[in-house]
Amino acid sequence: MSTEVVIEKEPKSKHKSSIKTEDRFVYQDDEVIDKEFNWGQFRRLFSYMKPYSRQLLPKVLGVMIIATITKLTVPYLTSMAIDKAISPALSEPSLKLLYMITAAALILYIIQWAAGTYRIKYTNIIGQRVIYDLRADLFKHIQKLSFSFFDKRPAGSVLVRVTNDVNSLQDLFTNGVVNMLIDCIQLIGIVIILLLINWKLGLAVMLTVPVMFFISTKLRRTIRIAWQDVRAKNSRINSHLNESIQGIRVTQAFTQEQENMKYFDLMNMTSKRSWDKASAMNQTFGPLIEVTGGIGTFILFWYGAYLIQTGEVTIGLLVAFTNYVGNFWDPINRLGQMYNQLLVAMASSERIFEYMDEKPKVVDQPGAAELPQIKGDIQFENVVFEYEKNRPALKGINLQVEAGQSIALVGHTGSGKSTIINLLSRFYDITDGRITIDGYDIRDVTVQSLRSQIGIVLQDTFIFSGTIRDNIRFGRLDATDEEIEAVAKAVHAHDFIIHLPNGYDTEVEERGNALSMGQRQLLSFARALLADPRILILDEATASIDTETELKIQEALQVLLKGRTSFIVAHRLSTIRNANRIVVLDHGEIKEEGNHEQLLQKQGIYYGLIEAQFRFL
Ligand SMILES: Nc1ncnc2c1ncn2[C@@H]1O[C@H](COP(=O)(O)OP(=O)(O)OP(=O)(O)O)[C@@H](O)[C@H]1O
Repeated sequence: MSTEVVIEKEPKSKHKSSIKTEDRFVYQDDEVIDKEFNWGQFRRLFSYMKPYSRQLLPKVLGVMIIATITKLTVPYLTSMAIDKAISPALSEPSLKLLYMITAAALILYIIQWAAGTYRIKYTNIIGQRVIYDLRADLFKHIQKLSFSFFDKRPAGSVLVRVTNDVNSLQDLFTNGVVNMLIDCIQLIGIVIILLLINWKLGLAVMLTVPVMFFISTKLRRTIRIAWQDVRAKNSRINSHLNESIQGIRVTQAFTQEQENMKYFDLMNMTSKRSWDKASAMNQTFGPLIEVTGGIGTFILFWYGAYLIQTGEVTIGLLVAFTNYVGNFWDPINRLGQMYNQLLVAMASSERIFEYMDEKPKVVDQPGAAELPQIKGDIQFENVVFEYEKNRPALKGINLQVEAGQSIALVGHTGSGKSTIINLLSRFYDITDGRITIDGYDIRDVTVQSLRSQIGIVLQDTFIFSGTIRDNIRFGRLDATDEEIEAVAKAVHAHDFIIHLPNGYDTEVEERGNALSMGQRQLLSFARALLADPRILILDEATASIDTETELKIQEALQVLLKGRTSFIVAHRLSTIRNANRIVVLDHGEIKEEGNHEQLLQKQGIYYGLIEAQFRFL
């Protein structure tokens, strides 16, 4: 369907190209989505945990609370050991108490280890399931989106969202969320304990915390934007990679590898720089916490020593205090990192939800009926269509086709042939006018019931990875092996299939590169015949094939078209002549209609087209 641009090699210019490498490729999709951190989106992202919150979250929370309590008890035991068992101030040190405390600490460590193991197990389960659900939802949604969505986005950047963006959330769900909860619980626990031990010392140590939060919120926005930029640059690389690999043959034929490499290098370097910048900003968090921690520790020793002198705290309590404070900076530091992780996740989820919120342009109307089994009468009534506003691709098409007729659409490139067949299958909805099938306006019936009765064979026959049999079965999934062989025989594909190494079970590579153009065509005919649609749309391949295959294809085509209403974007004279009616399009309008002889006699556009074909022979 897509227009294959005929590129003619021009003699190499003596002058250097005036196009700069960086201006050669333009990838549109990579707009940085810059929205404020938003709780709605945050809640939406975390709603993915909901299905597991009843079953798994209580378990995770349980083990987390056990781990935190055991962790926070150990410093208290240490202070007991110092003050009650071994302090020089005691009249009689108690070794028995020391052993008991040591044994208790050991048991607490074992419990902490077991709780840690279970926590990792449960968090991994939650993380994996959430990512699975998110990816499935996104893919399901993308599959429903209309052609117009894919027209505007390079395949590579769509891939990035389903793979990289979803993956980048994985860490958040497996470790991030739970660590954040653990850290919060631990922080609250420590604050309570510090205030209980000695509220003055506790408050003095915590003086530095608001300062740190103030600075970290200032950094927040810049960091988020920097990570979004990284993602946008990566998406651009992916788009270019995708295009480069798909177009590798053209690149090599025109020896443009060096030039492509230069462009790739440029993008790679830009992406690296952008990553360096974001990561440098990230790194400012850690040292910031350390400096704040250092100041806090200084206050602790300075003020603690004073309080020991005044007798308000014991040495044991100060040791415990030091331990707690040591455990205090760690979670704050991790929360800082977690915050960054959350910002990165926000950028990814914004991009994911942007796709999820994209509404398919072609949808069933409320109360749309099922299109009943059709005969295949088709009518275009004054059909106008614009891909882009005010640039009509079709300007008032009127066409009546009776069931069983075959229509050949011919015309210059860009005249609107593919557009007509795109509209019939409702890949786009028309801008004005009406298309009916057996009297039903195609916008009033469900898309599923419409498309299931229309078979489509595209010029670029898409062969999926899998066996030959699977590829034919794509036409109707419940077809038996016998039915598959029968259709393959009917379209003359059987002969070449049985000569493949494993016959129908031969694995074909993705896109069927190992098959010839003609073989791919025959396979796609078999696929369409298996589906047995009342209406058939065929975008005939433009590439010339050898006369024998051409004959086979023509015979196969007769089998395929028999008894069906068909629209053929026709390029071969033989196909055109076999059609019941020829419709000649020009700049989005029907200019001539009739059979081959009638149109030749007219000596108009059709005559010109045919004459041009012969001139090339
Ligand atoms: N996805 C699209 N977005 C915007 N404009 C489009 C799109 N597809 C086609 N057009 C424009 O619509 C017009 C008709 O295109 P169409 O593909 O129907 O031509 P065609 O007759 O099938 O050409 P060809 O024989 O080269 O395939 C052209 O001007 C084309 O540039």
